[in-house]
Amino acid sequence: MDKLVITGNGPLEGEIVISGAKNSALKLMVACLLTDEPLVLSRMPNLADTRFLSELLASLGVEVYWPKGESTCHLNAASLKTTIAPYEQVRKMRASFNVLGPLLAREGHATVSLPGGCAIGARPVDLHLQAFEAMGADIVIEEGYVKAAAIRGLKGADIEFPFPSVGATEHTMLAATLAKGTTRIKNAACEPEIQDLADCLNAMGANVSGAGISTITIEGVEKLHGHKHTVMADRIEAGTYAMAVAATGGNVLLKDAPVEGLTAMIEHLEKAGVSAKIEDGGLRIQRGEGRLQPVDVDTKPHPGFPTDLQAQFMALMSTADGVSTIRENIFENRFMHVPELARLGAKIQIRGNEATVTGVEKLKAAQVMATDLRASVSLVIAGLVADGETTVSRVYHLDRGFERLEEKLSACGATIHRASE
Ligand SMILES: CC(=O)N[C@H]1[C@@H](OP(=O)(O)OP(=O)(O)OC[C@H]2O[C@@H](n3ccc(=O)[nH]c3=O)[C@H](O)[C@@H]2O)O[C@H](CO)[C@@H](O)[C@@H]1O
Ligand SMILES: C=C(OP(=O)(O)O)C(=O)O
Repeated sequence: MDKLVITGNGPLEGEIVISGAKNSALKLMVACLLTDEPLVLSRMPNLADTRFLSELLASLGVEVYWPKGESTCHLNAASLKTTIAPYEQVRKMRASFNVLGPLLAREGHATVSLPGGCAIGARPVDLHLQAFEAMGADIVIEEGYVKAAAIRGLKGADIEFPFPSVGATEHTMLAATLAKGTTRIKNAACEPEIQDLADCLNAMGANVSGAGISTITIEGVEKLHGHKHTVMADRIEAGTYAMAVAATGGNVLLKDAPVEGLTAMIEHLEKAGVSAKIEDGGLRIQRGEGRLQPVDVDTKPHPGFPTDLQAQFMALMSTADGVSTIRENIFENRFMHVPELARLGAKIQIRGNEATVTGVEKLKAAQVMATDLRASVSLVIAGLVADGETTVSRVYHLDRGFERLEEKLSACGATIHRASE
């Protein structure tokens, strides 16, 4: 197992190129199952999650050509070997569950392990399954597997979600492209990754409108075809580096940052006293002398403040000049980073879904442990401003979603390296 060793040593300066978005890439990859022609994805992030999904797709019969380290991935699902995704593969990564809808739409049946909960919450998939049932699928859950069948094909339906779920919106959209008739998703999630998926599906011959607003309409088509698509840049990676610079001080251009998807984060950073300027080709983050101002945060579905940046913002507020309140409204257990930040000297109290952060002047290095993907990077941010040498263990959580993190931060002057535990 790897760990990261970080020495807090002052401002970051330079440029960081933002990679393709994990949360878009994973859904784009499963879209290959909807066609027997090649889907070529460029700006693919080399991550544990995307590599893992490519292995699952290969086990279903997809020809995958994605040489190590390269950012273009060729997927060809001309013929499929099986429509079963076993527990071992879905257990390791929740997004694997997204093969269900495309397999069901194309082959009329699929058996996919339930993904189960994870560190941040129980994360049921009831809304996904209700949508497929509304589209005419018979669904049985047996021995931890979802067995879905739509022998005469899926049919369009009106689906209204009780709250906007990103995964259920994308999954329904994927399956509905090949359904007979019109599907309307009301109270759909509006995250930018949904728009990226819709753009790719439309270029493959689908008929999706309204992605990015709360009602999405999908007119089913007979067949989709191949396409070459560039994965959108990762707004969560960009937001994370923005907070790293805000924490350490300095001046960094986040090249290719998808600024339209970062409005809420930019507003919060500016309130904290950090300059975030949209420039040609990216977002420039600059913080001068003086302490950060405390800012309250409420995580919300897009366009609100993203839950995937909550832990990083908490690390930032740990050294603000005053008290801030952070409310997590999306996942019921997304404060696993709090005891670890406390080991670095942060003063945080939790009551239900609310964390009260009393900023301290200085954090102090310690040995800490990553508990989930975004929690792990919040510890890196805290380590960059702590006095002394911090080690973050269980870095495999971080490797799910951050491409070459040490390299990108080191290039801007951070002292960070990877070592074996
Ligand atoms: C791979 C990916 O894209 N992951 C993102 C996706 O996760 P994911 O798609 O899992 O998140 P959802 O938007 O679906 O989840 C939101 C809330 O709805 C609940 N829920 C969801 C589905 C369902 O059938 N029933 C149900 O109760 C979840 O437990 C959670 O409390 O969106 C989240 C919210 O922006 C992000 O934090 C994740 O990084
Ligand atoms: C929670 C996340 O991912 P996943 O939904 O894949 O667990 C995340 O990207 O922060």
